[in-house]
Order: sequence, then C-alpha cells, then structure tokens
Amino acid sequence: MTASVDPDRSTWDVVVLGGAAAGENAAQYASQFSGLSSVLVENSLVGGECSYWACMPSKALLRPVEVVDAAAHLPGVSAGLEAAEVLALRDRVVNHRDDTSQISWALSTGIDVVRGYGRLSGERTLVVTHPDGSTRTVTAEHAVVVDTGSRPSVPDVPGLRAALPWTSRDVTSMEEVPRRVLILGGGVVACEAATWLRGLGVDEVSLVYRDRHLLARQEPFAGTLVAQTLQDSGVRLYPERNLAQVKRADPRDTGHGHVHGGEVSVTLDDGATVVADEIVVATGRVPNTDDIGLETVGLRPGGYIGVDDQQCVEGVSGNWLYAIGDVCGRALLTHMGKYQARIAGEAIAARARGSSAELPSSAAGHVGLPQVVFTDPEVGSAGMTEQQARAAGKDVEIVEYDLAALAGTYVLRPDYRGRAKLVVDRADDVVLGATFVGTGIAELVHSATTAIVGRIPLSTLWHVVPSYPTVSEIWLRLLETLRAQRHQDDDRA
Ligand SMILES: Cc1cc2nc3c(=O)[nH]c(=O)nc-3n(C[C@H](O)[C@H](O)[C@H](O)COP(=O)(O)OP(=O)(O)OC[C@H]3O[C@@H](n4cnc5c(N)ncnc54)[C@H](O)[C@@H]3O)c2cc1C
Ligand SMILES: NC(=O)c1ccc[n+]([C@@H]2O[C@H](COP(=O)([O-])OP(=O)(O)OC[C@H]3O[C@@H](n4cnc5c(N)ncnc54)[C@H](O)[C@@H]3O)[C@@H](O)[C@H]2O)c1
Repeated sequence: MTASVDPDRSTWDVVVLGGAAAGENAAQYASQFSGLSSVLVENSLVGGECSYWACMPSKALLRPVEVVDAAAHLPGVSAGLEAAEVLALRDRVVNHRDDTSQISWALSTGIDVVRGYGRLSGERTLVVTHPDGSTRTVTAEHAVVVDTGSRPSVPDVPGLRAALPWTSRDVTSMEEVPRRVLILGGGVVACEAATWLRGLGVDEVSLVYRDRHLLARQEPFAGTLVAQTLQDSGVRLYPERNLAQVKRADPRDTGHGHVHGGEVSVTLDDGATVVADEIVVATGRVPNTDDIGLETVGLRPGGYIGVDDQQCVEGVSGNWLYAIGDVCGRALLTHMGKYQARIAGEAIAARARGSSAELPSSAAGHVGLPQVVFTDPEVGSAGMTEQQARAAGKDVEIVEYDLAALAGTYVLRPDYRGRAKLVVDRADDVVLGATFVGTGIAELVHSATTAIVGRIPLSTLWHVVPSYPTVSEIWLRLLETLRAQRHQDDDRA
C-alpha cells in the first residue's frame, strides 16, 4: 500500500505521536524490515523543534559568527558579516518552515502522516483532533510511541510572563536584531544565543544566571573559558544572580522573532537594574505531557515519562507504550532522541515477530552521551564529568592538558585558548568521560564517545596514532601526561 497524508484508515501497527526527527526514526526502524505499517501523528511541522526552531536555525546563525571570529584571530585574514544575509541563510536552512520535504521522505519510506493533535484515550488508542476541529480514533495493533517533545520553561518572576519575553523559538527565528538584550539562564541555549546575538550586532548583551559557572553541567573549566570569551566580546555577565522583577512598557504579541513591545526594565535580586529592548528566557524545558491523555493509561500527566532500556514506558503493562526524545527526560538532545527511537523501533519490530529474547538496549549509548555546545570556544563532552563519576562511586584518575600547547591548534589560531580533560576508571583502565574546550573540537567528541562506549583500554589507545598536526594529538598528550603522573605516583610509593 502507498503511504499518504491523512489516509482514510483508523488502524496501523505502529502509531507515533509527534513527528519530530526521533518520531520519524522510530516509525522507520519499526517498519523498514518488518512489514509493520506505521503512521506519524503531527500537530505542527513534521521534523519537530530541532529542524525549525532549535538545532538547525541556531547552528545556521552560529556558523557565520564562527567564521568571522576565526578570521579575526588569523593575522592577515579578515571577514565581515551581513546580518540580513545570515538571517536569510537561516531561513533557507529551516526550509522557510515548510515540511514538504520531510513529508515526502516519510511517504517515500512507507510511513503515513496524519495532521492533528493526538491524545491517548486508552490502551493502544488515540483520538486525533484535526486542524478543522473534526476528530477520529486511531488504533495501534502493536505499539504507540510518544515523541511529543518539550517546550521552554518560563520561571515565575513578577512581571516576566506579562512582559512577553522571547524564548528559544524567538531567538532562533529572530527577524530583527534588537540593540540591547538580556538573557536569563546560563545553560546551553543562553550561551549559544549570547554568542550569535553579539556576533550579529546586538550592542549590549547581558547574561543573568543563578549558578557560579556557565554551563554548570559541564566540567567547571568549560564555563570559565566560555565566560572569558563572552566577556572579551563585550557581553556583561551577572553570575549568581536572579531576576526580582520585570517591567515592560507596552508588551505586544508581534509574532515570533519580532521585538515584543517597548523597553524592558529588569531588577536583579541584588538590587541592580538592567534595561534592554528584549529579554530572552533560556531556563530549561518542560515536557509536553500535560495534555496527551496519559491519565487514560494510568500515568500522571505533566512530568517526564519514565522508560526502560527498550524505551518502553514504566508502569504500563503489555509493552505497547514507548517514549523517546525530550519527553522521557534521559538526555534532551536530538541525537540521543534519535538513538532512543532506533532502539524503540527495533524493539517494537522484535516483539511483533515474537523474538523478545533479542531485544536491543539503549543503556550503552547513554553511557557515551556526547554533546557539543557551539559556543566560542566550543565545548565538547562525552560520558561522565569528574563530579558525576565520583558521585557514582568510581575510583578515578584525572588528566588535563592545555589544548593551546599543540601544533595543530597553533595553526588554527596563534592565540588559541582551550583545555582537555579525561576521567579514567582506575580499576578497568578505560575512559569514563572526556571534555574538550576550544576552537575546532566538535569533531573530536566522537573519538571520545567511541573510546567510552567501546571501553577501549588505555593500553590500546596508545596505538591509535593521531595525525600531525591536528587537534586529535590531544589524545597522545593526555595519555603521555597520565603516564607521567603514574610514574610520579610510583616514585612516591
Ligand atoms: C535553541 C535550541 C538549540 C538546540 N540545539 C541542539 C543541538 O545543536 N544539538 C542537539 O542535539 N540538540 C539541540 N537542542 C535540543 C533538541 O532541539 C531537542 O532535544 C529535540 O528537538 C527534542 O526532540 P523530540 O523528538 O523530543 O521532540 P520535539 O522536537 O520537541 O518535537 C515534538 C513534536 O511533537 C509534536 N507534538 C507535540 N504534542 C503533540 C500532540 N499531542 N499531537 C501531535 N503532535 C504533537 C510537536 O508539534 C513537535 O513537532 C536544542 C534545543 C534548543 C531549544
Ligand atoms: N548544542 C546543543 O547540544 C544544545 C543547544 C541548545 C540546547 N540544547 C539542549 O536543550 C535543552 C534546553 O537548554 P536550556 O539552555 O534551556 O537548558 P539548560 O538546562 O542547559 O540550562 C538552563 C539554565 O537555566 C537556569 N535556570 C533553570 N531554572 C531557573 C529559574 N527558575 N530561574 C533562573 N534560572 C533558572 C539553570 O541554572 C541553567 O543555567 C538542554 O537540555 C540542552 O542540552 C542543546
């Protein structure tokens, strides 16, 4: 049977609620070699947050800023940036928020698409409300996969919600460049947004965050190095501060990416005042689980959905309900959601053919947990931080190295700033975690993920020879430093 949009049927083998990239993967992996039929139920755009309002537009805005920055740090080279052209490039990257190509991909893969808002109404059953208000009941023979994602969380600060602040959707879809912007939050969205806002010409960027360090979930030196560069570029940092009150003249809902009214006056909890033309709230996410009918299958709405290593929802019997992506709260990252989707899809196919003994598990991939934060400098990490490893009761050895001391980084830019750190399991002599901070480290992360997930012994990593002169030589320097540390320890003993 040929796949179609809004096909006139009510039963599929697999129903995926939410058509983000992870949902697409779940449908594909459940169906492709099994013959199971599948459908995506999507209320907005197939492709989800990442394609139109998150990863893709943010990276499209950051890349030109990075190029200009790289040129500024190479003697004899210069580059300029035209904000309007960059915004136009961003619009092309998000396909002008048209999901035709994503739908074509789904249909060409044999996956049907139903437009509408879905709610569970009982075991294996959903009610979908179409854009015209009509409803229909959709039933899954084998499985329902929830991929409804998350939305920005806006804290309860007096005057903040009434001021109609920008969230990640506005700052990634910005249509105009405000002169002064205050960002609340010190996490990934805040740091990346501060980088592109300043790069695109915002005169005054102020970053207010409650933690001591930016990027508080990373090794502390990551936040320190990012803070240094932001400050050098003129961003004002307000650490260990929160908002006490927000006042805005004439707040107006002018649409995503347009300035939402008049001047904003913000009082911080230490009494300081910051005045801006727009305020961006980047204080984490809440899962979209409050209105998807979880109560009809015995689950509590509103929170993250607990899952096992097949992504099967805990507390629901019969192995028919799965959850992937941000809604299950395991790792709020596109690549991890898509990994969970591959596992869920394969588990659904395996259960459908009755081979439950061969179920895949998503445990190993979560041990690797890679992430790249596309700030200047970039922050790349995989596995555990030192603090996480110690909290997990691991006996660890720590080794750090200055990335600026490599030939490969000197040729990238003579004033290179960066640092690398490995967390090593003393008992098994394998890497538990790695962090790289510096220009051009994004592609290094996969080597660390490979070492961690593969549990490659350090004695084997010695024979993985990095090319000269590349940033990858950091692996050799870290291993040499660790060897020297061990000799010193032996001498002392
Ligand atoms: C600014 C920003 C930048 C980011 N950059 C990166 C990055 O560089 N790399 C990275 O890995 N991660 C990044 N992330 C995180 C990443 O965007 C998310 O982890 C990812 O989008 C989550 O995907 P998801 O599949 O959980 O759902 P989402 O992408 O949130 O999609 C859920 C889908 O479900 C639909 N839906 C919801 N409820 C219903 C319903 N009841 N019925 C029908 N449809 C429904 C929605 O319309 C939506 O299409 C970024 C996030 C932000 C905010
Ligand atoms: N490059 C990437 O991989 C990338 C880019 C952007 C976003 N993301 C993902 O998207 C998710 C959302 O990003 P984010 O930056 O919004 O979340 P985050 O969890 O990274 O940071 C949230 C920040 O807000 C602060 N905060 C939370 N509640 C607050 C409150 N009530 N008042 C004041 N401050 C508060 C936290 O201390 C933290 O600094 C993250 O999980 C992130 O991994 C990934």
